[in-house]
Amino acid sequence: MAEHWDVIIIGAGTAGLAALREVSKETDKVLMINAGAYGTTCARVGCMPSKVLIESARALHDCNKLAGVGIRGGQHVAADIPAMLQHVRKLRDHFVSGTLEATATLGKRNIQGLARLLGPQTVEVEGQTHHAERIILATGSSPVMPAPWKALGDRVLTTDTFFEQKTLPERMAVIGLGPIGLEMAQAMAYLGIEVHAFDKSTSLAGISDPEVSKALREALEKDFSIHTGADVSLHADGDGVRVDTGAFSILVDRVLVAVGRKPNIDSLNLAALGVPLDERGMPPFDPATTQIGELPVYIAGDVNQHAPILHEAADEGYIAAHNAMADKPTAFPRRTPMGVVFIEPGVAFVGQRFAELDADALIGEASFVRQGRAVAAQRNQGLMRIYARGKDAVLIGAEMCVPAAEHMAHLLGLAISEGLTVHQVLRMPFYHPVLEEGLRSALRAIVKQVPCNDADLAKCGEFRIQALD
Ligand SMILES: Cc1cc2nc3c(=O)[nH]c(=O)nc-3n(C[C@H](O)[C@H](O)[C@H](O)COP(=O)(O)OP(=O)(O)OC[C@H]3O[C@@H](n4cnc5c(N)ncnc54)[C@H](O)[C@@H]3O)c2cc1C
Ligand SMILES: NC(=O)c1ccc[n+]([C@@H]2O[C@H](COP(=O)([O-])OP(=O)(O)OC[C@H]3O[C@@H](n4cnc5c(N)ncnc54)[C@H](O)[C@@H]3O)[C@@H](O)[C@H]2O)c1
Repeated sequence: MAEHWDVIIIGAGTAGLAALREVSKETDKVLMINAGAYGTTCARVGCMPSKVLIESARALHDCNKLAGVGIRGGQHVAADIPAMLQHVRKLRDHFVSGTLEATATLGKRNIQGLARLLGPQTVEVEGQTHHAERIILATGSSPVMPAPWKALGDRVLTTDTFFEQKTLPERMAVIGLGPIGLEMAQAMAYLGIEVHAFDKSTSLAGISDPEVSKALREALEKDFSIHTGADVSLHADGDGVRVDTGAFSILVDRVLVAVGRKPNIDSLNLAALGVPLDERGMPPFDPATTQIGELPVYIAGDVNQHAPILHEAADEGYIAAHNAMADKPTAFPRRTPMGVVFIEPGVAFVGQRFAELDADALIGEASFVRQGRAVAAQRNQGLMRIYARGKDAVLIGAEMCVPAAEHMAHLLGLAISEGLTVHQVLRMPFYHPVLEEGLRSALRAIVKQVPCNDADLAKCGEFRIQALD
């Protein structure tokens, strides 16, 4: 006999928990099904443990700057890597425990097991069939491991296994230089590990603006070696792994594979939905509603691959739950796209990407190599490029690799979301000396390309003197 529910949520990650919070406001007849460990990808193996490691590694790296400002003793500070990894796991456990509270009181309405669809309103788990008015799929994603590399066993790590390591070896390779690969490569290099980083494409961190990409590569090559633009192969060699790409070959102790993540759909049996699946096995869905076709089924978070980052997963859980409880689905306008990569200089993009710009778009850029506050903080590297619409100078996007990129991106994200022109943004106060004066320089470079009223402070120019801009 099938059990009957109003809503079944498959996956207790960020999207699933956001959906649970919303659905629970309307009904108790909600069933959560989660395979494997609870605690969410973000808290267990993703955003949070990676950021703890990055913060610790950065604290150590900053000691290298001490001698330059007249503080002695920095050279005696060293990483105790086993202790640092323990610290990561301690904070990780703390973050995970917070997420567990969300499902703690569900009792029998929470089943641990692999869900398999039998139809658009029927799910099988642990041999039991469940029927629901609506189903929310929120099964997340998993690291990709190319088949030939699996034979290397524990010599190849992913972020699912990295944070469980008791220590780290002297030489590491990182394959894949998207956000995950770059964050981990720089953190390990800051800990004193010899890092060699590889990507088969030439792009870094998904940046599409070639000028920003060039500036980032220049900055990162101070920390670790970078090899891009050719296929990478791995072979066991003694106790380690030989990495080959083009004419370059290096022996390392271990490899972190960060070549992307794939949606967790293999065990879901999406064919049972009865809609055509694409070549990746994905059903069609509307990002504004999260609904799959006309079915009573919604797909939210990393599993739909629309915008695989945390705040978008949370939004999609909310949208899916709202629509699962409604008679008619609502189309939600989505937020301005934003991405941040937590390295130094920080990488960020917001709004339209360089690769998406029309030919008449205006571009303003600012280098942070001579930016006053960045020089004072010994963080003077990187480039910001801001994009505005050709016809009216409305801000439309930016790509950057600069200090405090995460904050710059939020400021620009607000301006873009509100449809502000470059002139309007330049009318706000910029205090001195702040890193945001670099952002102002990039905006001023756009204003110079369009007519501006003399009585407009947006027209106020630069000194071109390091101490004053
Ligand atoms: C190393 C790393 C760093 C990251 N850093 C950031 C960052 O700094 N900022 C940011 O915004 N994003 C970051 N992300 C991305 C972010 O973590 C994800 O976008 C987010 O966690 C996705 O949440 P989700 O709910 O879609 O999936 P998840 O949290 O993965 O939840 C999916 C759940 O579904 C379960 N499941 C899978 N299949 C089934 C099934 N058949 N039946 C039942 N249950 C199933 C899984 O076990 C899991 O519990 C990072 C990711 C990684 C890996
Ligand atoms: N700070 C953040 O916001 C943050 C941090 C980490 C992850 N994330 C999220 O996680 C997702 C996954 O990140 P990711 O970095 O794993 O994936 P990604 O898809 O962004 O990057 C993977 C990289 O691996 C390369 N690659 C693929 N196959 C390869 C191969 N066989 N050999 C060499 N290189 C190869 C690709 O060219 C690409 O540059 C991102 O899309 C992002 O949304 C976000």
